Amino acid sequence: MDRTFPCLHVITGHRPEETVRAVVAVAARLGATDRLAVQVRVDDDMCDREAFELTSRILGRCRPQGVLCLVNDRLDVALAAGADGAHVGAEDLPVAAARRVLGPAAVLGATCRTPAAARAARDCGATYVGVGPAYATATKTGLPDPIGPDGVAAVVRAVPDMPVVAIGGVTVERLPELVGCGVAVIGALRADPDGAAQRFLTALSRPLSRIA
Ligand SMILES: Cc1ncc(COP(=O)(O)OP(=O)(O)O)c(N)n1
Ligand SMILES: Cc1nc(C(=O)O)sc1CCOP(=O)(O)O
Ligand SMILES: [Mg+2]
Repeated sequence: MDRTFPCLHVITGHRPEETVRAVVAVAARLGATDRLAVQVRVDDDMCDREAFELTSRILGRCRPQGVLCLVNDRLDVALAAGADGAHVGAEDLPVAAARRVLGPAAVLGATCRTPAAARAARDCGATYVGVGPAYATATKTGLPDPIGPDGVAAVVRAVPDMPVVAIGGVTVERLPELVGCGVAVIGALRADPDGAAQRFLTALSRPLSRIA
């Protein structure tokens, strides 16, 4: 991948299209579209047709602005829609299999909760790792206890050559604790996507590789 890796990953939840429209517009206004990625994450009960159509519309917002667009879980939808890549976790295809499905050029994210898991994901072909839960979150149930900023930092140290994205309960106020990584957010954008995207992108005003 020859672009600077985005440091703000906006994951769709409530009102996906309105949120993406707002954050992409903010990023364009700030000249920060290379700092933003959008991950399309739909409920398990959304059928593939709907997921494909939603992803295609979101991609139509992202691509003209050069915003990276990834799809959570559903690799077939990512490929069919022409997204930039996908994100997989413990209940999805294994990283090596996902890499085979997506091909060598795609961006592939893998959820990892420990340094060892991050090293294994890197060795199996992940482009970046999503690490969490950094803090307690009400957005997803059934998660293990938060690993905190120290747990995130341990993963950052374990894979110095790959981007790390902290997820789970991340807020703008917590950014100073999260050193050397980007962040993925759902809830923090819910109430005011425009204002929150502005605050995140301003705070994360340096490329990921130079956040230290
Ligand atoms: C950037 C990022 N990190 C972690 C996740 C979580 O993925 P996963 O563990 O597969 O859980 P679901 O999101 O599928 O419920 C993510 N989506 N993005
Ligand atoms: C989808 C997801 N995965 C997590 C993990 O740790 O794997 S935490 C999480 C929810 C992130 O939402 P919010 O920003 O609202 O806390
Ligand atoms: Mg998943």
